[in-house]
Amino acid sequence: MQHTISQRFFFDAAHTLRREIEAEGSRRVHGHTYHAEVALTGACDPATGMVLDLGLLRQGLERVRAQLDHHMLDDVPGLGPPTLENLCVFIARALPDELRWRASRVRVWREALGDGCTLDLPASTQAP
Ligand SMILES: Nc1nc2c(c(=O)[nH]1)N=C([C@H](O)[C@H](O)COP(=O)(O)OP(=O)(O)OP(=O)(O)O)CN2
Ligand SMILES: [Zn+2]
Repeated sequence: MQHTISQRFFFDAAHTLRREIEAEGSRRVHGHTYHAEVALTGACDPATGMVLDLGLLRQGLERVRAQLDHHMLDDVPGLGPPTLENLCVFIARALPDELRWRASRVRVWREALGDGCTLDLPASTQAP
């Protein structure tokens, strides 16, 4: 039996984005509030009744958040063009080892714009 637990966090960050359409506004430095959710899938430990203590997930996500919150995403090493897709991959790769191998899904979205992206990770996760 497999359970999936998840934790959300948000971060505020600036970026620019080179685009073929609506290019003018995207090219100027501007900011968004991003929301992210990381899901871990695994068997429940009968002794604890947990897949993993959510406190450990929260601690791990705080370390990931610190690399993005109030940063200029264009300058974040290893991110690439600051799209929702690349943010999903970055977050998956930035997870501490003890979380990354259990990660099953990463979602990043912008409430204000109603856009979002989901990255589904293979069961025996090695970072994408
Ligand atoms: N596949 C993707 N397409 C687009 C992404 C993305 O992450 N993946 N991102 C954008 C823009 O960043 C997003 O639409 C927001 O637009 P942006 O110019 O960055 O910010 P605005 O506040 O100006 O939003 P508007 O939609 O222009 O109002 C586009 N495509
Ligand atoms: Zn933008």
